[in-house]
Amino acid sequence: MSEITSSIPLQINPDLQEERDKASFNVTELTHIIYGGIEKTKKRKRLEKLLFSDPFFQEYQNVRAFGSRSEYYAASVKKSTKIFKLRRQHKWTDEEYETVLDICHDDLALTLHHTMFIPALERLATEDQKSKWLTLAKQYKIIGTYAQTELGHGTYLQGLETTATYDPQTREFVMNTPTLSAMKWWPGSLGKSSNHALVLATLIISGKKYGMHPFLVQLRSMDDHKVLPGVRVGDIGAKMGGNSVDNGYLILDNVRIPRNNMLMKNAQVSPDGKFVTRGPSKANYATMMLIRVQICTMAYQVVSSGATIGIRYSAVRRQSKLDPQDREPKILEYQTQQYKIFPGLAMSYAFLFASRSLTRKYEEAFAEIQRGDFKSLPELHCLSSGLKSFCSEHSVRQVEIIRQSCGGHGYLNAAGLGMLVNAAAPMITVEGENTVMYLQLARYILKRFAGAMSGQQLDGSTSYLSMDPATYVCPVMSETDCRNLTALCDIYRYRSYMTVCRVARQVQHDMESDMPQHVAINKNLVDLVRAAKAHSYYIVVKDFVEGVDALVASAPVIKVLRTLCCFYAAHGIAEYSGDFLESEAVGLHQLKWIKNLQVSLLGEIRPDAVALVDAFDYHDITLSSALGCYDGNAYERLFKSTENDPMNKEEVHPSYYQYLKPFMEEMNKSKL
Ligand SMILES: CC/C=C\C/C=C\C/C=C\C/C=C\CCC(=O)SCCNC(=O)CCNC(=O)[C@H](O)C(C)(C)COP(=O)(O)OP(=O)(O)OC[C@H]1O[C@@H](n2cnc3c(N)ncnc32)[C@H](O)[C@@H]1OP(=O)(O)O
Ligand SMILES: Cc1cc2nc3c(=O)[nH]c(=O)nc-3n(C[C@H](O)[C@H](O)[C@H](O)COP(=O)(O)OP(=O)(O)OC[C@H]3O[C@@H](n4cnc5c(N)ncnc54)[C@H](O)[C@@H]3O)c2cc1C
Repeated sequence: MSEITSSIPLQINPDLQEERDKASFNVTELTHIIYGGIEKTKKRKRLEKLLFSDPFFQEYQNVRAFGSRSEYYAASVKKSTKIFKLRRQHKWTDEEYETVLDICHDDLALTLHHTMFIPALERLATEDQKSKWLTLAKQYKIIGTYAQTELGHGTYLQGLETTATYDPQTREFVMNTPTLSAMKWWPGSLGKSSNHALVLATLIISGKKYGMHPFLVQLRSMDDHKVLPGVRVGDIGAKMGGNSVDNGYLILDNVRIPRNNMLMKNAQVSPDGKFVTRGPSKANYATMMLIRVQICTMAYQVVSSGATIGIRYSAVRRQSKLDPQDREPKILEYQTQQYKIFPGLAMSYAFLFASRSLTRKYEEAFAEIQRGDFKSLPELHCLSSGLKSFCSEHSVRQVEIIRQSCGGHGYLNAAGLGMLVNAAAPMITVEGENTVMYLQLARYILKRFAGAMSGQQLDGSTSYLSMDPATYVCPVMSETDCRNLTALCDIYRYRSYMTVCRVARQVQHDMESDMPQHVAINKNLVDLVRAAKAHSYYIVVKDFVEGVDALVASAPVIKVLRTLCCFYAAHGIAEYSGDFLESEAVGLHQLKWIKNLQVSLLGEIRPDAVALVDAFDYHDITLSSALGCYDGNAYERLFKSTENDPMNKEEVHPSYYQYLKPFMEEMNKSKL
């Protein structure tokens, strides 16, 4: 009888334990830094324990892996409702609730209710409307979604075709989907879950259009969830990932809603049909900005989860030979393996600091906006647009590299990496497609650059555009200088300055050659995006450097984070060396030194790699990966995962009797 079993050993895989034993710093100290202090870490642990002591959360993993789409959706509705109930029962604060969503990695069917519907009511409704609708939403007495995107238009909001026509006789809005391309298409939780939707539609009064405004529309009966007259709603179909969510379509046919169902914080329609606005015209875009900021944090979670799986697995997987006399090494010993995974590790910490800084700026600006002061809005819009695009683009790309670095096993669902990549991929598209968002940033940068050229004193993230480029000398004079974080940051800043300057001059030149502005812009779009990316890279490196500099921590923690920060910056220069050389931010000598440093830093990070991902402190259920489990028993867990596979339920699959058996019989009888 074979001794091979799928039982999971009680002890930690010795290969992983060996890594933990040799860490140069205290992992718990770093975990507290990541979560914002001892109390917050403890609270998180308490919430984790509460959630995962319920066997449902373990069973959910199986449905996710092996269930049909409909079963997965149903389990996810159950998960959402369980969490909603727990929130009420334990009177969680908003912060505690957010922590729970982070622990669950947010694949909830009803996700849009809390990610967008409630924040939109908070931002777009008047106080009176909030006391009615927001209260109902927070008590889960209504479930809603944010229905903006249409089949024909997602990006170009001015092109939205859904109409809300005011009828002063009845004091109602008449909601209509006039064409196929006007139907709402994509909103999460719309297809089957929501009974209400915040529908973004073009307001029409007496035949005149007044732009996009939010309208609260009831879609389904509160008694039996049946679709109301005039409403057609359904699921848009299976997606590459995120299939627990019922992204939906919506057609409205002369659906009448009371006047008060237009959310009127930023603009009002009086009973007799007079239109009045308050605040800037883009005030109704406020919810999108919030989610853009949150996507940066999601990108951190995605890449740090991927790095955890990749590094733990690479520490327990042994393959081939390095020293012919020795046993097979851990694949983490190979420099090429480190080169695939450590950029994701460094990026995790870079995005942690960058998203923290962006969130702080957002909260400060939001408080000002609440007081009616909108001066930071343009800066915040552009910063959040750029960082949303940068963090999503880089994290998704890096996790796919990590998936590949896990060889064949990385391709299994049980590895958790494929699902992670597919679930994270829409971050690139949602809340403003990345190219379009980079271009919003580029437009702002060009204006600021023009301001600087005309002698304006700039502040905020673009203040460096008033620098005098003639004073720049590459601050790296020797190999040792390459470890100077401020010097590396200066290199990024100058690269960004030159990239912006070049495209600004080109656009100006094209316009002076009598090219219409839109033609000149389109002729330079690729370089405009390049400038926005260079600026975003600079901001992320700067936030990382400043974040580490400001840390109050033990010397070993500071040392390891400085090493990671240096690697992050050096890796970016090496990877985009063409841009850095072209802008003359570095010369060939400096580039060679920085590339050498990048490679030697791999070896410096190597002994702490496992400890650096342990510090993220992800629960095994959150990671949902046989390869990335804390105990490192990857093979046992892979084998165990096959037990739940419905394909293994019967010894002989029904298809044998249906197809294979008759086919084999026929083949065996055949004379050929
Ligand atoms: C662990 C978890 C893992 C994975 C998770 C993965 C994925 C998450 C999944 C789901 C996420 C959940 C939900 C997604 C929900 C959605 O997607 S909702 C739909 C979002 N839609 C969009 O974002 C649309 C994007 N388009 C726009 O925002 C606008 O159309 C535009 C900004 C591109 C252009 O707007 P226009 O009105 O046409 O304006 P313009 O003429 O270009 O610019 C005019 C000026 O307005 C300024 N401006 C634009 N936007 C804003 C803003 N938000 N705030 C402030 N100012 C703004 C712009 O800068 C211009 O200023 P000027 O001074 O230059 O005139
Ligand atoms: C998983 C998922 C969930 C979603 N959830 C919601 C939701 O809850 N609610 C909701 O309302 N919407 C939702 N959306 C829709 C999402 O917001 C849109 O898909 C997104 O805003 C992009 O718009 P689009 O699909 O029209 O892309 P398009 O604009 O058609 O983009 C296609 C291509 O055209 C390019 N392009 C477009 N305009 C320009 C331009 N001006 N300059 C240069 N290039 C341009 C883009 O760069 C891109 O390469 C969701 C989408 C997904 C995938």
